[in-house]
Amino acid sequence: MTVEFYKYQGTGNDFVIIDNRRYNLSKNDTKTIKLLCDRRFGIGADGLIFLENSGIEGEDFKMVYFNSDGNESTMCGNGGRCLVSFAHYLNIFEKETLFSAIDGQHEASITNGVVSLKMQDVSNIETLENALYLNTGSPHYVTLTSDILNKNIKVDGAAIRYNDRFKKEGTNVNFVEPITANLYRVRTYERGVEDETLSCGTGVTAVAIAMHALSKTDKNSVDLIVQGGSLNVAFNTNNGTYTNVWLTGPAEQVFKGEVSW
Ligand SMILES: N[C@H](CCC[C@H](N)C(=O)O)C(=O)O
Repeated sequence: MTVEFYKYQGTGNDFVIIDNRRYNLSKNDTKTIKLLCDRRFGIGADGLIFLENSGIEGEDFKMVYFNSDGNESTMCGNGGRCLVSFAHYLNIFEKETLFSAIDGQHEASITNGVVSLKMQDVSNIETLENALYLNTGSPHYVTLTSDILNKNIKVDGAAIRYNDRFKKEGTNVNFVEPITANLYRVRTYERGVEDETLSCGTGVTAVAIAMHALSKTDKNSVDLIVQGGSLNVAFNTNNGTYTNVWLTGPAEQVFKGEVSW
């Protein structure tokens, strides 16, 4: 089979994107999806995304997300932003769009290559020893650290991701170092990639909300520096519930090609 693919990146979190309305590829072909994401034997990416027809009135498309391990996973914030950019490239919409993903409906808009993606509301924030645990469409463990650029994220992140609490379902692990009240540096170990990624959209969303929940900031708009660039997270908050949560940053088409298997 020969399939046209597009390679996108959002602050260094990179994805193979396929317009699956044309191919109807199976979501269960884990082996093929893993191979396409392999950085030596395939195209190489942190994840792979199908653009599909939504079938729901008012929605322009549907997002199906796979981690590079080949398994379908929960919401990907940077992947969602890249998919919005791809849908705009295909002229599916002009400025604003509405699509569905595994965690529900998402509004989004694009201006000059910068995509703003509305994330799900967040209400259950669990306090753990030295961390907060919350779900922004994917599960995130958020812990404050210092000297973040000298940490071994793969080792330290895996130790948490595979501990007794998280080893079954997994979790993403975010290390955060405050710079100012509304500027934080973040490094993330991603479940399903099982390594550090250069950026994690649902991760920085979790960090921004966690910093507010810990009263590290009283701002409703927070900038986050990641290894692959920087992102903004803005939100409303009322009594521990976070709504109108928006993740904003660049999304870029790197190349397109054809792949056969
Ligand atoms: N690895 C995550 C999904 C992708 C999250 C990340 N790429 C993002 O931008 O949100 C998980 O399995 O929970």
